Amino acid sequence: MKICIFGAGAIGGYMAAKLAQAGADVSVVARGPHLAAMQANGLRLIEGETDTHVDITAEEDPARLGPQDYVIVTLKAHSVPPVVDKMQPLIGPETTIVSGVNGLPWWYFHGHGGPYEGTRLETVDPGNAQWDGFGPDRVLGCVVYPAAEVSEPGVVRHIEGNRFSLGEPDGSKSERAQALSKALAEAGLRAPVRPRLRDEIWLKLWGNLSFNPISALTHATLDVLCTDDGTRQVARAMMVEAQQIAETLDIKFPVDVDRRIRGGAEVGAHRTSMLQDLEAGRPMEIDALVRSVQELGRITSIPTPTIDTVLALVTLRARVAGTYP
Ligand SMILES: NC(=O)C1=CN([C@@H]2O[C@H](COP(=O)(O)OP(=O)(O)OC[C@H]3O[C@@H](n4cnc5c(N)ncnc54)[C@H](OP(=O)(O)O)[C@@H]3O)[C@@H](O)[C@H]2O)C=CC1
Ligand SMILES: CC(C)(CO)C(=O)C(=O)O
Repeated sequence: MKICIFGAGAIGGYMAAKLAQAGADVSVVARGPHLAAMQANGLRLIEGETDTHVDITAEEDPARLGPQDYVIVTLKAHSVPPVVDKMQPLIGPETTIVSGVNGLPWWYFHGHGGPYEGTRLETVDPGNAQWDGFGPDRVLGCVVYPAAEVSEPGVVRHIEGNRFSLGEPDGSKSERAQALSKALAEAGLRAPVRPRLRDEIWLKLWGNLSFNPISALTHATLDVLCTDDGTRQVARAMMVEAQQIAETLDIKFPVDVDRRIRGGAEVGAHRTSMLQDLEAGRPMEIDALVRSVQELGRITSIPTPTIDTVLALVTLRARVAGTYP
């Protein structure tokens, strides 16, 4: 089974290192100093007290790797549409594309059923680049739970978690999903195949939608913004709007909104990924985490006044930082 991880930064690098250590046929596509370090010295993974090193095939040009059984995409959401053409040499007739990206996935309404079946989402797939360039039938969904970072070029530091939930858009327990689940399990990762992956997508998105932009606007850590009276109410209002949209789309939340906010607070003094991106001068995943939910509100005719307000503020914040068009 040939697996290529496209965008092997924090999450992709963690997966790649675990798969390579387990003897899987895995390669990575990367760029810049991180790529140069992996090519020169291999990939180093620091997990708690364990510090390992593995040689890995790392390329900038996918054409040097050829067609794969699985391409696992672990880019930031906004980085995917521009590389659809570049990824084509990795894609053969049987290639499965695994979308390990936060936020609402571009394939959301593929295999969804009902009146919204096949609806395209402009906020996460402008111009249908992924829908047309990959084809939704190739896609296997994935919700990424671990936290990791590239601590220096060629070095990935795992912070916590090892679960990558997988799920077919139509909820079936396909052979391709089970085969990848097995390969990831052999690498020491948990990869259950879920019949209702969209429920998990929403449970994660619920927090990212609200906590992440509020943290970018306030520079507060999760424990603070989830317990401060004012920001907790803003987050809660955004989450209630999102819940109305999600439930219209037949999503089932296993916890209520206040439990979810308490869960955020319990993570502790964490700087959300959006705050980390803002502080590092990188683009934030505003479209995939926030604007996509506003788009779903428009599609389902559900008003999103609080989401609209926070989205306007964080968009302007990004523009002022020079990281959003
Ligand atoms: N990190 C975490 O703890 C978690 C992340 N996630 C999600 O996982 C996804 C990936 O995040 P994360 O791993 O943190 O992101 P990273 O930025 O660490 O990794 C993405 C990598 O892709 C590289 N890249 C970007 N464009 C290209 C290109 N055209 N060709 C080759 N390489 C490219 C980036 O290089 P460069 O640095 O040069 O841009 C970077 O090394 C995101 O959606 C994120 O929200 C989910 C849960 C936790
Ligand atoms: C904030 C958190 C932990 C969950 O919403 C997260 O996933 C992020 O930092 O992006």
